Amino acid sequence: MTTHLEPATRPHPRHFLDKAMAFQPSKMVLAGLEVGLFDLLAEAPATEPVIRERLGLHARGTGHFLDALVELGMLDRDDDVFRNSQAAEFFLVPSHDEYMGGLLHMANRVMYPAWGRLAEALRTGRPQAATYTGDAMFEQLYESDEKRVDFIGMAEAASKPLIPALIERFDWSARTLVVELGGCRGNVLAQLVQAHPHLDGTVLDLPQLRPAFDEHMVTLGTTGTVRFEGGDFFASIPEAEVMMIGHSLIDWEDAQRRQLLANAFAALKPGGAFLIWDPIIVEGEEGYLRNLVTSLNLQLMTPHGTGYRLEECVEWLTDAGFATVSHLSLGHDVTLVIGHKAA
Ligand SMILES: C[S@@+](CC[C@H](N)C(=O)[O-])C[C@H]1O[C@@H](n2cnc3c(N)ncnc32)[C@H](O)[C@@H]1O
Repeated sequence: MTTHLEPATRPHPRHFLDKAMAFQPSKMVLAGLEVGLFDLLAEAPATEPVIRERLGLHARGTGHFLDALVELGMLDRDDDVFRNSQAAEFFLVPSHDEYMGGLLHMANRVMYPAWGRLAEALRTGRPQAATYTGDAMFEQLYESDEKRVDFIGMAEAASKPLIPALIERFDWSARTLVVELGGCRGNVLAQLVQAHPHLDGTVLDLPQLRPAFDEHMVTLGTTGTVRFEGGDFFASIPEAEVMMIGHSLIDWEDAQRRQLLANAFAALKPGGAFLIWDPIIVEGEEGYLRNLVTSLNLQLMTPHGTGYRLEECVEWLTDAGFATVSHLSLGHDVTLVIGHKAA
């Protein structure tokens, strides 16, 4: 069928293909990371023959690969010398504070192959990542030192930019007892307690994370100011005035989320607040598509996880007994939802 449209309103094949073939530029950046290109150029700018020789690359593709990375904004070129662009120096070189290589190496090794099986996931509802093969995702992750370190790095890369907003956008002044559910090795809570020293903080997480927690508190200089309780948040939660859970409800399915919220409500003191932060799907917001994509990524990567919509979260909190629910943006496509328990 041919539809006749004015040229100005006709869909542009180039714009269409940029989206439909977006895996190609993505894989060029990830392959650059995999072969060590950005590390090499962080040492010193280099010509194509030097890059080839130092990285053990073949002459057939390297020249066009480097020129394409210039066009993608990852490299700059002066005559025949390539150097990292400012974006590459920021995000792809390990010595920089903004380094995203932890996430991107994982994207290359685990997410990229799993996304290749998206159609299979859509047909079966089953995860497609080779990382976890059973239902007990975290137990399996923590069996291997390498996977545990990778996972913690990825979790902290995602939560780190939110910490200033968490410190500022909730009124902590009238609260003391704070428990973070699934607080990992305490990176968020320790910085919250550093900013608001009157807070008494406890991380509840799986017992396997205790050594990582103890070590991290030494690094941050917060030993003794934040406690660690090894346990299962589906079984028992310690009493608190404020409870928070971040980048965690997305790991579970609805029945598990409801169970967790019921446990939290029971353990929260009257007048207490329950804080949830996640890449919640909010129609009309700038991050709407990105959070839908994140939801699909969770479905590929985890046995139970999916994104969820703001209205669903409000319903779970209301059904759990919270008197009112409010929300605000923490930036970075993340929404903070607050359930207020009646006094
Ligand atoms: C995605 S991480 C979030 C880490 C942290 N909130 C952050 O953003 O940096 C999810 C955390 O939930 C913890 N977790 C998973 N199942 C748990 C359970 N049943 N009880 C307690 N913690 C659990 C994991 O060990 C992990 O640290």
